[in-house]
Amino acid sequence: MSARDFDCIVIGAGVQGSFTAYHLAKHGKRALLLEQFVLPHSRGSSHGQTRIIRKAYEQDFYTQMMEECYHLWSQLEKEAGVKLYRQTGLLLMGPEKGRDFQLFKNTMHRNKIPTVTLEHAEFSQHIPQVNRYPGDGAIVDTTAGVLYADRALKAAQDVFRSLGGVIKDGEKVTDIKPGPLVTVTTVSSVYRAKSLVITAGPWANTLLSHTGLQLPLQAVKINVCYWRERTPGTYSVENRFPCFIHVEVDGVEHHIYGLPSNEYPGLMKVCYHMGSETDPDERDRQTDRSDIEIVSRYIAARFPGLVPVPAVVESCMYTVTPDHHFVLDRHPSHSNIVIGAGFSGHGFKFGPIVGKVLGELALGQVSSYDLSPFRIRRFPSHSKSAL
Ligand SMILES: Cc1cc2nc3c(=O)[nH]c(=O)nc-3n(C[C@H](O)[C@H](O)[C@H](O)COP(=O)(O)OP(=O)(O)OC[C@H]3O[C@@H](n4cnc5c(N)ncnc54)[C@H](O)[C@@H]3O)c2cc1C
Ligand SMILES: O=C(O)[C@@H]1CCCCN1
Repeated sequence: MSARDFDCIVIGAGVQGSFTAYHLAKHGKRALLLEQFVLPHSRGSSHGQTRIIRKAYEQDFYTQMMEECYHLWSQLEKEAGVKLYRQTGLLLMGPEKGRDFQLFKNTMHRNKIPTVTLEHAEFSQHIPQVNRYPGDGAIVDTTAGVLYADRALKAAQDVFRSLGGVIKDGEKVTDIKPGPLVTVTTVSSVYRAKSLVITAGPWANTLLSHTGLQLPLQAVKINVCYWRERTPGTYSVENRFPCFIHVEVDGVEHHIYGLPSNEYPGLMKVCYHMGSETDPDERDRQTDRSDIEIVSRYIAARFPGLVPVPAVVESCMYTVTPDHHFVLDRHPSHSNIVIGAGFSGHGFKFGPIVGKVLGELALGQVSSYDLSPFRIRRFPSHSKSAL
């Protein structure tokens, strides 16, 4: 094998590509991970200090995938010798009789996820920092917590390298030629491999255009807002404040969520689970702040201990599918090209499982999970293959 020939090439060193490369290297494969930017970078979807990890979901298939995923996260913690997860619990709030709240609650109960239901009196006793509205239910997924995202990405990449994996950063892929051996051209070189995995985040369709496929993906910019605590520590991990998701908030379409103050002392991250469409190469030209206004009004009404003006605003992107479920599948015309895309703002926690599944597909193995919710063919009118 020449230095430019690999068993598998992975394009995109975000969380999903890094874990795919990690999985392949663990299985003794010679893998190359290509990244357009110099690592680490903050131009995609996987940067930042924290993400929520939880088993609480509306669908059984996500909850069930998280079972093994927690073990894989803890395995990486041991291999890399770093702490990646902190248990805080996740407080789910929303109209008790509403569809979303019921879906979450029923899935948690059906799957026997450890939970604590907070009735009205208990809520004000345990969560005095939040104004609860009449009719709102509250249930805590006690398995949930915070993942240290930047650290996790580095850990997966470090272990991949330590197993002999090759990372080439600052090397943008400019062309893909499908075939029994896939040829991948970058700004500085040409590589070949038996299989290719495309995990390019918001740039997925740009890369897929070289293979004749387009998916219904929408890249959106998220304003990641941090809000100042009037009394530092009120909403902190130390004060046992949990992560939260509020579903069906009055008058807004998407969830509002938050993480306890942690990474920036005295500041709590609270965001809206949607943003405005953006070209990923022009992210900073998308200046819509309507999501910030939604969160600001929410905080003024519900979180009296926060100043309802953002103290820090950072940027990140989601790549959203029409049903908000991931794409984990083989290319419809080229079975040795595998696609992981459309993580719709909730894919980080699944990194180790996504890496495992994409790795299995790239190696021609049967997937450990039922991938029917993630198939490309669920978008019949949108996906087209010209090759
Ligand atoms: C504000 C915010 C909050 C979130 N909160 C949570 C949460 O609490 N919990 C959770 O589980 N998930 C959360 N998510 C979602 C999660 O972070 C994403 O689903 C995940 O990071 C997607 O990873 P990815 O690897 O698909 O994409 P990316 O991280 O974007 O990685 C794709 C990579 O491909 C590279 N690339 C693209 N084109 C090329 C090319 N031509 N050549 C070489 N490289 C290329 C890019 O530069 C990039 O590094 C959140 C996301 C955001 C933005
Ligand atoms: O994946 C998550 O857990 C969060 C939920 C709220 C929106 C952002 N992502």
